[in-house]
Amino acid sequence: MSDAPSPPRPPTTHPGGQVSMVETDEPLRIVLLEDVATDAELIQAELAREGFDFKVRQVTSRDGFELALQAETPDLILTDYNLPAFDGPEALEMALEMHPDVPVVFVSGAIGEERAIETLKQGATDYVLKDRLSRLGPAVRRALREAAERNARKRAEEALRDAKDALEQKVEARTADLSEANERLKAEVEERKRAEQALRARETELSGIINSAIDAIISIDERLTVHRWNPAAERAFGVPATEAHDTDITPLLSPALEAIVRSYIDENPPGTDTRDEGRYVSASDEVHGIRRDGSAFCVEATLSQIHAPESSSEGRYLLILRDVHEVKQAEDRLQQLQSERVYLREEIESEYNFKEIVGASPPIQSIFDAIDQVADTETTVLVCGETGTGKELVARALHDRSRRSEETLVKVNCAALPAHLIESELFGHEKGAFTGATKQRIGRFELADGGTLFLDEIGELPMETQSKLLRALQEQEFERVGGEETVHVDTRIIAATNRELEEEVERGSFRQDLYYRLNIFPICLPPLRDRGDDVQLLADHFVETFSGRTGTEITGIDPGARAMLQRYDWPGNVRELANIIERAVILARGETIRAEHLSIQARTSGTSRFPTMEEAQCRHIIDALERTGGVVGGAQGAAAMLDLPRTTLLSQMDRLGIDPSDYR
Ligand SMILES: Nc1ncnc2c1ncn2[C@@H]1O[C@H](COP(=O)(O)OP(=O)(O)OP(=O)(O)O)[C@@H](O)[C@H]1O
Repeated sequence: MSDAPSPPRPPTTHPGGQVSMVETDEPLRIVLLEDVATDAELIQAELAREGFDFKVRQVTSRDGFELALQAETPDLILTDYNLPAFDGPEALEMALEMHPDVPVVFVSGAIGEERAIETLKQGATDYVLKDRLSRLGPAVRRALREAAERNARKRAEEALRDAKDALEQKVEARTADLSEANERLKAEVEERKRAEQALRARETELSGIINSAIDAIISIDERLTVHRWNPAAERAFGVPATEAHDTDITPLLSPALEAIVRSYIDENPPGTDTRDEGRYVSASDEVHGIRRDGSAFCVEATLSQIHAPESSSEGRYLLILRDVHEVKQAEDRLQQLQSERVYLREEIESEYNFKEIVGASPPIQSIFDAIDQVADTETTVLVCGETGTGKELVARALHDRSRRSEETLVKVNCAALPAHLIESELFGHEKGAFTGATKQRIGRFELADGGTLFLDEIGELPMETQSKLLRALQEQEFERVGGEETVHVDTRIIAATNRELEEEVERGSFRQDLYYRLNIFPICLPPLRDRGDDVQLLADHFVETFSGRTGTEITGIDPGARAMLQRYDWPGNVRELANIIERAVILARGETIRAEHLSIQARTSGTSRFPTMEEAQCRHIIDALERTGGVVGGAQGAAAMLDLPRTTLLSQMDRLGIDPSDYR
């Protein structure tokens, strides 16, 4: 190894090449393996001559070479080829193993071309013959340049590799980030899917509830446009949801209901979060839904605001309608039934309610025939006859024998009500129709719907009501007083009169057209005085009826009394007979009814015989006893009144069968 000061390093650029040979300004560190000192000097001299700035560490043996290479990494290795105990190829192998990037240049004597090629193949950078040292400078320069290039390439490659590694790491990190984000996204998507499924399930459940509701559930906006229309709404209005959606609901609401809905929306405009409790609208005569066919049905309604999400600026309102039409009908029917019940109770409580018409005389037999002919038809029947002849009884018989017998026979006595009330009585009235009409009331016509209406004393009907009655008879429809709704009924009419209607028509107090309409099938009852033995049949019938009712056991009517009954002209007809027998049953007290029990005035029909002296006596004594309250003797007694001795009167009373106690 030579410690001689090194000649200055050559410049980094050289006319022979543009490549920098070393990267620093430090002297070039050269390990020179040369055992011949002169050769070593020559080599260094040549390097110096070539202008290299270098520092040579010269070694001569294998160990020295190894130590030098271990001590530091040189910039260049120059080695001889033929060394004692250590030849060039071995040195090259060691150098390449320890410092593969350091160029190795052989500086040697001639070794033959083949070996020279072999060394180059083995990894040497160049080969310079000692006898041609002038090549050393260029060879070293080239070796250094190539090494520098190699190193630069290597560094570049390393840098590239590092960059690639960094990139790969980055990509890996990014991929990891992405896959993490992807996983998160997947989880979010899953979560959203679950939420959507839950939402769908809830929507399905909600729809199920809304769709299976029996009430019409409708959602509308503030312009009353429909947004939701459930099947119950479809059924109630007869409008399918597809047609109802996005259309105006107002044609389906009665004016009153529409007004209520509008006022609710005005009070709760969209966007105001009033959270009010909604409004309940009870069923009334004005609150209706209107079906597609124009018919109305009563509803009960609730109105509320739907509190939609904040984003929705449109107002939504929920309208729930319950069709109470059937309930209302049931209520009306109930009202009708209650009225019927009251009416029937009145009827039951009425004094006489005989089902049977008693009579066997030819005139009454023809009445029976007429009843049989017309009863089971829908024909209007006009029953005429004097008062008390049994017109109502005939009306009942007609009803009982008709197919309407299960329904009610409703009676109106046209003479019993003042003219201004009769119309309302017949046709009913609406609430507020007149002073005192505080609620709706159905009339007798409606009450008799399905049954029979018996218009007694039809001749008393005021003219203004007659025309309405005519329409009701012809069309079976009318309007309640103060109402617009047309009421349809199925009512059979039986009218009765004790007036000569024909004469009333002539006088102008009864409408002719109504008379003709009523007189389709007249049944005229004969007066009792023309019914012959029916008087006896009826008297027996009433004795049985009243004795049963008063609890007395009347054994019969004696011949005198029968003769008296037969002679009487019965202006009050059967009703009068019933009254007289009722009184006689009380007077006779469990015995036979005798003439004196009959409170018959002396008036008899023109065809009847004149009363005998005995009958006149009997009547006269009874009159006196009635006045004195059954007292016979004394100043106030009947004997004094008749100007007879008391004993005379008593014996006459005994003879005539008069008991004074009957008159106390
Ligand atoms: N043929 C009869 N058999 C049994 N009872 C009869 C008969 N005819 C009438 N009556 C009885 O006589 C009474 C009067 O009859 P009803 O009321 O039917 O007569 P009317 O002709 O309708 O009388 P008015 O014209 O005064 O209304 C009733 O109690 C009825 O039951």
